[in-house]
Amino acid sequence: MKQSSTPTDTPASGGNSLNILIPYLRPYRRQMVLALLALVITAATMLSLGKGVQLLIDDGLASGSETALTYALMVFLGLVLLLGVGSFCRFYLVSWIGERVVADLRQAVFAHLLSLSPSFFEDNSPSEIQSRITADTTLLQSVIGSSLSIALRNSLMLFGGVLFLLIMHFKLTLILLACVPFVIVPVLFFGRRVRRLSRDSQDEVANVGRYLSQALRHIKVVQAFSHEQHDIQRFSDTVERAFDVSVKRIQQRSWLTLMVILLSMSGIGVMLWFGGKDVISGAISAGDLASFLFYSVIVAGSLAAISEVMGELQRAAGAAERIMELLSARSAVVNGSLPFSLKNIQAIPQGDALIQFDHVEFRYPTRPDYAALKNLTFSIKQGEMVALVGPSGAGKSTLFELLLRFYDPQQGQITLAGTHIRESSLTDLRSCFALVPQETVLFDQTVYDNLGYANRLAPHHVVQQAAEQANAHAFITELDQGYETRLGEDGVRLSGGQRQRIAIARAILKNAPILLLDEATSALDAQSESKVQTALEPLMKGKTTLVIAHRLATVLNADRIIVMDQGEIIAQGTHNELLVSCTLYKRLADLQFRYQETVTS
Ligand SMILES: Nc1ncnc2c1ncn2[C@@H]1O[C@H](COP(=O)(O)OP(=O)(O)OP(=O)(O)O)[C@@H](O)[C@H]1O
Repeated sequence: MKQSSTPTDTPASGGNSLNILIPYLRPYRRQMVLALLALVITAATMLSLGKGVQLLIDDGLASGSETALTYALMVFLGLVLLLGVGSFCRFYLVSWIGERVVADLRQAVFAHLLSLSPSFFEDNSPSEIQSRITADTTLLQSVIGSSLSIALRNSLMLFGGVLFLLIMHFKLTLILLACVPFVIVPVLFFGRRVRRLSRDSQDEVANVGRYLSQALRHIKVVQAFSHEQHDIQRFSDTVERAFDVSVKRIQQRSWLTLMVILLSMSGIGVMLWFGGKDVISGAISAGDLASFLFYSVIVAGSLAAISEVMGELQRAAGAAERIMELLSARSAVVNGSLPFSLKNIQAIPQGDALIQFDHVEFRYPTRPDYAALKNLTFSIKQGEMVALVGPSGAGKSTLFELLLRFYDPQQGQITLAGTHIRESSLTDLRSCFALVPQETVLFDQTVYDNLGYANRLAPHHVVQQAAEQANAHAFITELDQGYETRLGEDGVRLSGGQRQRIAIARAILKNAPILLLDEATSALDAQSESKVQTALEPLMKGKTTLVIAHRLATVLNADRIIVMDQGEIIAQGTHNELLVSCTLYKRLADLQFRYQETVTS
């Protein structure tokens, strides 16, 4: 993930550990204690089973007494039952804790991400963040939900197993322990290679996924340019690369399996040879040797399990670190502490300055060398309707972004009803504005849900009224399920003009005192535009409106027009005044008229 260049919005690094999980585990102390108890019981029972085997052979079989055999079997079955019930509890509790902690973590990360300013997401790609929230937390879940408990259980068994072995037969144990490095070294060697290659292969699989989702999301572009064959070829290349890496991983893994089987079984063979000699000479019983073998297998198994999950734990520590970076990222826009209410706005008399820009200079964090707004000073009066015009890239939309505090200017200040917007609470500030953005954003939810975005408490009939005012009701009722129709990802089931009318209905529903319209009617045909315009007019009455407009209908209605170019205000006035005083405006107006004439003729 690319790191932000600004000190804020920058994820903290370091802290290579799973410590991040501690606060999330703390609320589930009771479950953890129970899980630990189950874990100790199962490990101890497993270890006792070896003694059960010895009992079964020496007391049951060798003694020739049927009662002793039955008794030995009962003890064995008792231990098996305890092991079964203990394992059930351990598995349930440990998996539950894993799932619970990850659910809490995902919610915490999402809530935190929503509090970060947009500049964070310009520096850190949302698809990368998405993979952190899904893949990394899934890895953590598997670690908490199994690997940790496997590591702990096997450590207990390893420790207990070696202890039993030493007590039972010192010499045989030394032979066994001498074999351990021969198994561990190749396991570590090949294990490390396998781990590196697994990471490479995960990256390749991620590339496959990225390519796939891009091609499918933009299927119309792919087909319109008859790009299918080229894309199929490129996709095949990506898939083949992923396959090649996987084959390398599989080769290493196969070698690892071969080595482990050969070495561990040879070790056990050697031990059996020595042990067999002792049984023949009568130094130990057959039961002793059998239970010794049992513990050897347990020790070997535990070692193998621990070495396997160590890799998982390392990967999980990496995942935890990446999630911690997200959680520790600080927003570049700091929430102010001053409460701000609509009353503050209403208290400003008509005609007095409501919004004031004072020597504002702003550079986007990703383009620190380029001033998107330069030394901007102007005010907007209560109830005024101001149109912002200017060529593309002049800084009109940026002005809205500063008002909504998606970014803070590097110099100068902005006040709303006499309060510095940096000092007021973000939620309070944003509740004063209703925005119709340049590109309408719709979610894959129902029409009701999409409209209700502006006001979650609005009853259905109020939502419908807003849609009617925005000239959207008619097309909504023609949809399959009317207001209950799902709009598809990014609202793909609607035309551009329809999407814009939904956006306008949202703004109407929000009923905020200040309207920010960013080329609100640009995607509408002439008939719809005039209907929306008629709907907007009563809405704008008594409200302060800032409208970025390329269309003359809007500009002509404005109380004042501000002409911007290259981040600066170059002229202000009415349409007629500007036609005379501002060459840029005259040129823009001429172009529009000529365009309109062409369209209408
Ligand atoms: N998120 C961003 N990061 C970096 N630069 C940006 C960003 N958004 C806009 N800019 C740049 O800031 C300048 C002003 O952009 P802005 O969107 O405010 O222009 P505009 O007047 O609204 O243009 P248009 O009429 O085409 O929408 C442009 O040069 C643009 O490239």
